[in-house]
Formats: sequence, C-alpha cells, structure tokens
Amino acid sequence: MKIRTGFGYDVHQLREGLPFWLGGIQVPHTHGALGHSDADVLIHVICDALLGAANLRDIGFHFPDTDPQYKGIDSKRLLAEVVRLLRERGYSISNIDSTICLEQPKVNPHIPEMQRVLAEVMGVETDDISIKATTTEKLGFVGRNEGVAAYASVLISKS
Ligand SMILES: C[C@@](CO)(OP(=O)(O)O)[C@H](O)COP(=O)(O)OP(=O)(O)OC[C@H]1O[C@@H](n2ccc(N)nc2=O)[C@H](O)[C@@H]1O
Repeated sequence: MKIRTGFGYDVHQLREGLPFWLGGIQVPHTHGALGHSDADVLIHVICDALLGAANLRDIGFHFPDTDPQYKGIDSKRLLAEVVRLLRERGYSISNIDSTICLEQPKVNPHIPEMQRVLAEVMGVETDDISIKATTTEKLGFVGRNEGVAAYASVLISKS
C-alpha cells in the first residue's frame, strides 16, 4: 500500500458583480471571484493537492488559463478530470481537509452543500471532505476584501 499526501494553495481577486463560485456552488454575495474559469478557489486547491499528491504538476499545467476551452469553465469539470487522472493511475482518495480564507460572507451555512456537491463529483463520501473557513482578522488582501484564498491537503493511496 502506497500512501501519499498533497497540498494546494490558490488565490482569486474579488470583484463586484461577479458570480461567487465556491466549493462547486454559487454563494450569494455582492462580489465574486475573478478568473479564466469560474474561479472556484476551493475546487482549484483540491485539484492542486490531488495533482501534487500524485506528482502530476498542477492545475495550470493541465488546464492553462491561456486556453480558450477553459474560459468560464465549471471547475467541477476540472475536478472530475483530475480525479480521473488519479484513478487511472490506481490512486484512491482517502480524505481531504481544506480551509477557505475569506472576510465575508460567512461560509459555514454553505459547507454541507459544498461537501455534498464535491463528494458527488469525486465519487467519495461527504465525510471524506472537510471544509473549514477563517477570516484573517482584517489583515492583508483577504482582510481588505480584495481576494479569497484557500488551502487544501489530501491523502491518496494505492495498493
Ligand atoms: C483554473 C484555471 C483554468 O484555466 O484558471 P483560473 O480560473 O484559475 O484563472 C487555471 O488552471 C489556473 O491555473 P493556476 O495554476 O491557478 O494559474 P497561475 O497561478 O496563473 O499559474 C499558471 C501556470 O503557471 C505556472 N507558474 C506560475 C507562477 C510562476 N511564477 N511560474 C509558473 O511556472 C504554474 O505552475 C501554472 O501551471
């Protein structure tokens, strides 16, 4: 049995009037995330953690932000492809832990739905996906509501 860990980190700017996709759902807010795709920072860090665990480079390597086919793409499709890449190499996902760094809005009310949506995309149990949130006490770009950051760590295994 080979057990490997992976880690992901990503940031997106927040802009007024954009849709705020986070954890595979749209979160009601005055601002949304800016990006080439739907800019779902939580999905991106889970993708990077999974790719890193399997030593398959990173999300930008597989889905370049210069490629028109990814313009506005639903990041759940990127996640499904990353899971496919791991599965075809014999890896299974043990568990994921993540933290969203965001001053507002509160993420807690949306976490159960995010877990349900992401578990379905990845073919895992909701209990395998931990999602947490924190402010940065008004410090830095997150504290100034200029952006959203996220971190994820994963454990994958193959027999
Ligand atoms: C999801 C996508 C879909 O197109 O776009 P966004 O919606 O985030 O914009 C991309 O995969 C989002 O890739 P992401 O990796 O977050 O973007 P960037 O931070 O700009 O990095 C793009 C690529 O450049 C590489 N890179 C980045 C910084 C750096 N100093 N040197 C590098 O070689 C990274 O390894 C990555 O492969």
